[in-house]
Amino acid sequence: RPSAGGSAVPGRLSSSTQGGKGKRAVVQPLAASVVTETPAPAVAPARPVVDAPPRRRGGRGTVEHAAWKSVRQERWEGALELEGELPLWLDGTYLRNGPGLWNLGDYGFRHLFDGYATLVRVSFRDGQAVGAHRQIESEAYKAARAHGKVCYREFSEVPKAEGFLSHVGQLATLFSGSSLTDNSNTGVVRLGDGRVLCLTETIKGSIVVDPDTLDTIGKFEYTDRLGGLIHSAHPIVTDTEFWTLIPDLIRPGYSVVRMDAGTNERRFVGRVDCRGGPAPGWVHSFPITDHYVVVPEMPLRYCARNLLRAEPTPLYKFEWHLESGSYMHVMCKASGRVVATVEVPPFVTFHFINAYEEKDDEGRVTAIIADCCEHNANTSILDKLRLQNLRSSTGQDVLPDARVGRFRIPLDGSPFGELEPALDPDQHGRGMDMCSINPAHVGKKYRYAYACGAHRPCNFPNTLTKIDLVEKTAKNWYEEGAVPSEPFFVPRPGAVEEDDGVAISMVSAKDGSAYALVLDAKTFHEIARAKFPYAMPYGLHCCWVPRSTSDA
Ligand SMILES: CC(=O)/C=C/C=C(C)/C=C/C1=C(C)CCCC1(C)C
Ligand SMILES: CC(/C=C/C=O)=C\C=C\C=O
Ligand SMILES: [Fe+2]
Repeated sequence: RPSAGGSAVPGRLSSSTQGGKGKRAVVQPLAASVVTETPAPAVAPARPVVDAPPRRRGGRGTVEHAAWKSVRQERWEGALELEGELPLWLDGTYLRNGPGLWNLGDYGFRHLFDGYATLVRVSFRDGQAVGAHRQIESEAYKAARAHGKVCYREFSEVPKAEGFLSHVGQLATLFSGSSLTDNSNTGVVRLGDGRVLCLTETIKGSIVVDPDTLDTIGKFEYTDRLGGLIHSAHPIVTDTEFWTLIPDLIRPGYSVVRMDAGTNERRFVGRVDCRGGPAPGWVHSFPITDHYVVVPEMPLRYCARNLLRAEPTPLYKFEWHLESGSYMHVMCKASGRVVATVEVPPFVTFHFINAYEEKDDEGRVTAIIADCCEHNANTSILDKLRLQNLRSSTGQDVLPDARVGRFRIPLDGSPFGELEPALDPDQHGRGMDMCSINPAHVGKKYRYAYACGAHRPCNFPNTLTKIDLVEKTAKNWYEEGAVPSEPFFVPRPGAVEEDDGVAISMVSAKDGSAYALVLDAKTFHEIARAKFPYAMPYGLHCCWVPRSTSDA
């Protein structure tokens, strides 16, 4: 457990990414911190790839931001220096997952989504904060550490063939799934039974971790026979259940499955057949309502051929099939029947925000409203998230426009649905991604969403924004040069109002420092920041483990 006030052991950098001009690089933690020793890596120490403070590169005045540099050590734990005052009710653990290690020796990965998973923890109690981070010990990460090279297929990185995989061999390993990564670098969820699960898009990359020690406990074994190799990175998790989608690349469609809390057994609920295209649309996430599961079918579709390629294609494992159409399907949770399929305007989204049922005066459901962070049907965001682009374009206004896309899916048999911006995108600088809402409103009518927006010029979402979907306005938090991660909403225990709580975001600052920022969700003003004594790279998704459940 975190031990504030412990001895000041210098934080040794122990991963392969460290080193530096013959000297061992050292992070100076705060006096009241403890560094957990990590066994030395098997890979040889290499050229430094991480430097602090930020370095000028290429003589063009660009600065490599700490957000895009690999995490400096495999694990750390210690008390965090506070600025401001934390609410005393904030009692529990904030966890954030993300791809924080993009180097093996001096080999640098290509894409933001390739990095090995780095789990960050900030535990709040009695107005104090203790921080930690640790690499998730997936098979992919351990093999990379042991062999000094990529051994499994990541988002864009693939193992170099070096003669050991023939094309036939690759096909065999692909369809058995054995060459796919289990690098669970995307999400972290607390299941209804209290287990904490890290996730990515490969099913084998479901890994159980200990929220206190950040230990990798082991693979989450699904005990059913549903199979599948990939699923949505964002299951919908409540106290009682877990919903996810399993795309079928052979017979284009999706299985909708549900798992009861306390079990490892997914049950098949129903199937959605794709309406267009040679393969299902990418389903990084999807929304549900009280009675329905919404299955998006976007023109950015998986591509089995690209899955096999050794070199990345412009859209990685995906292909853009505008001609195939875009659809939204609605499945009844109780019967598994598809009750609506509508064609909608083309769209590109990673993240659905929420969905709810629209009712008439008699209480009959007439339509489903589904909101997402929509990239104006433009796939260029995937290329913008290449590390080289992120590192070289700081300060340039190259972030493609995005908006809150609101779908209206009529349930009266009409063949078409609508897609419109839910508010003027200028309210949030035309940047929009990495969203959260009050968990009590999942699947229900809601008013507020928290997300990252843009203060232009920028090459990446650089604000935290609170969207009011009723007033159609946004409140924005911005600090020059900061790269904030998803503002994660944590409700105040006993709260009645939807925005009574805080939004927590880990911020990688311009000066190479990092801090957990706590905003009052109502006013969106800063309440406090808890500072890490070292740089922390950008990360993706979060969860909250309340104290009562995290304490043994
Ligand atoms: C971090 C993030 O948002 C998305 C990560 C997506 C990943 C890691 C996807 C990985 C995949 C493979 C390793 C092979 C199969 C295809 C695909 C799901 C793209
Ligand atoms: C970080 C991101 C998009 C940013 C653009 O606005 C998407 C991340 C997706 C995975 O979880
Ligand atoms: Fe995501």
